[in-house]
Amino acid sequence: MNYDLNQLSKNQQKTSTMAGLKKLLQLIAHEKPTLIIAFFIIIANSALNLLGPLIIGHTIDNYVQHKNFDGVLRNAAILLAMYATALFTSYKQTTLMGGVGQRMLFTLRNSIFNKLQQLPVAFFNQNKAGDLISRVNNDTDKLNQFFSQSLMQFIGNISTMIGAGIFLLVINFELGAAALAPSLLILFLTLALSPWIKSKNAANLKSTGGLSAEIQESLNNFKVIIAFNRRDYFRKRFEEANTDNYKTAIGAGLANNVFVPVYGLFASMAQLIVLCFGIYLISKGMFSIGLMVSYLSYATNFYNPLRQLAALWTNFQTAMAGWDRISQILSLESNLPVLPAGVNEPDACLLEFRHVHFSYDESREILHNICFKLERGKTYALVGPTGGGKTTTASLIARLYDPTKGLVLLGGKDIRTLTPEERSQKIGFILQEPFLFTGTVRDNILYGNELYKDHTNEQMEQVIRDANLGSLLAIFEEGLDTRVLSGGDSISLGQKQLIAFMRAVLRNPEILILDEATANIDTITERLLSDILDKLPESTTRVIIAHRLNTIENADEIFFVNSGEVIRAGSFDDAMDLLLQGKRVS
Ligand SMILES: Nc1ncnc2c1ncn2[C@@H]1O[C@H](COP(=O)(O)OP(=O)(O)OP(=O)(O)O)[C@@H](O)[C@H]1O
Repeated sequence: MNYDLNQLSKNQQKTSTMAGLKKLLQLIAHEKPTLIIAFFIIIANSALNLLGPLIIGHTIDNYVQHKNFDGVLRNAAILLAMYATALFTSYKQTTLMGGVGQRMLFTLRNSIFNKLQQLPVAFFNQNKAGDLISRVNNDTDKLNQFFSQSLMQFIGNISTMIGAGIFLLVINFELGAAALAPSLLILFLTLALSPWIKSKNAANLKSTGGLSAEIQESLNNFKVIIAFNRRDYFRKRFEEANTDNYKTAIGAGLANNVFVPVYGLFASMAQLIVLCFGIYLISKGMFSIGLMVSYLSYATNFYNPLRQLAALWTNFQTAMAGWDRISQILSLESNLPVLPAGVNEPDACLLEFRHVHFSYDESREILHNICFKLERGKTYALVGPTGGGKTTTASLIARLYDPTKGLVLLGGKDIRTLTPEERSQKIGFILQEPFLFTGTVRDNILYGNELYKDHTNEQMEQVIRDANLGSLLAIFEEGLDTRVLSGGDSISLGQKQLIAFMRAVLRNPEILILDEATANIDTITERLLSDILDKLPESTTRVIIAHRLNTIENADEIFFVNSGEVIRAGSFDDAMDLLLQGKRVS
């Protein structure tokens, strides 16, 4: 399945936008009461602002021209009360919508992160971490900015414009129609240019994701960069990504601001029309000065928000471009669904590969028609040349991927019918490159293990001793409290492997897979691990992948994995022969 977010098909993009929009509505469903209150407050605020010019016009025509100062003072007091109320409604709408925006940002980031946790390994193989970080951080913030600031102004401006438009038409229809005519041109222009603005912003967000991916890659690999003195190479790559980001930012900025002068021009045109036409009507005695003052004010009330809408519209387009990128993640489904429980085969072995085929992508099949069985309590070794397919086979045992054809059965059940919790409880996988989290050795050993989470350190040490792991813990000077910094950078690779080993063994799995788990460990510690493996419960099946052949001397059965095939190698010496032949062949 294609998980590359930057290469989604048109169909995938279309369904992701629709599914994303549905998801967005679901996400803000619980905000409905707040949004309704905010909506009415915004309308009230616009109404208060719109009544002002009418009262001023009325004051000029009825009180100022007749020198009725009581009336002037009364209307001034009404205006003061209205403006004070408008100040309050304006404050209220800002706090309400600001809250909605922040809560939405919070929920949205949580939803994306939860989705990322559900997606299969194939998704992470196909996407760069930096681009994903940019989607979680930057793109969600674009949406937050729109919701917390622009949406409120958007509704406020639209309602002010509608109100001002109605006043303009009601006071004098012909003059109103002439004043509003330029806005129709603006509407057509806006609709015509919107897709272009959105695409410019989408390109900019994409290149920001690319820039973030570039930074992330060079920060992750800084030791290699320094060791190989490739600073220039990465500087050049960064410069290219930065230049691309700069160019797309200029493009987006240009697109976002193209409306501002155009809107300004049309607004000034409308003022001019009102002024000329209005003076003509006054000279004919068909219009009063007070109404003219109100009228000019309404024309301003109509075109000023329109001018602001130019900026808000581009914010909206940026938010939509960000939302497209977010919804691409939210609409993805894992290609590793849990199937309904099927038939449980009687007298089944612990694990069986039944005619398994597998490929990472369509270009090349990595495993062809693999059949083998693993018995409970035995030790198996997978050997074979580099790139032969050992890790791939182990990954299918742990269901990091599903076979493209064939079945993997665990205890007689299709492995796809097991929930992730059941599966991870039954299968312990120590990866070639164990990943540790920042925290302590204790945090890392207990990662994903609910059983001992409330144990004190003393109780934990006892559990570790009972599992024969005490000698491994003793290697860490501060025991369970030893600090692990920056994802494990503060400790050696061998020590990381020991922590990963303890983490897996303490879960008491039915199958324990060790993928080159002793590659970075000294011979004495390796012997310790070998003793621990021997003392695991009798029912535990061990699958050991190793290049150092002394580690698999005691295996009950050896499989030779090469060129997409997994074959029984027979004795240790036969495996050696195959390995030497295999190496020659590859
Ligand atoms: N994520 C991936 N995407 C595409 N191809 C992959 C991926 N991972 C591995 N491969 C390819 O699959 C083949 C088998 O790789 P695998 O890692 O299973 O070999 P291995 O026997 O474990 O090698 P090693 O001894 O070096 O660990 C290799 O040709 C490799 O290039």
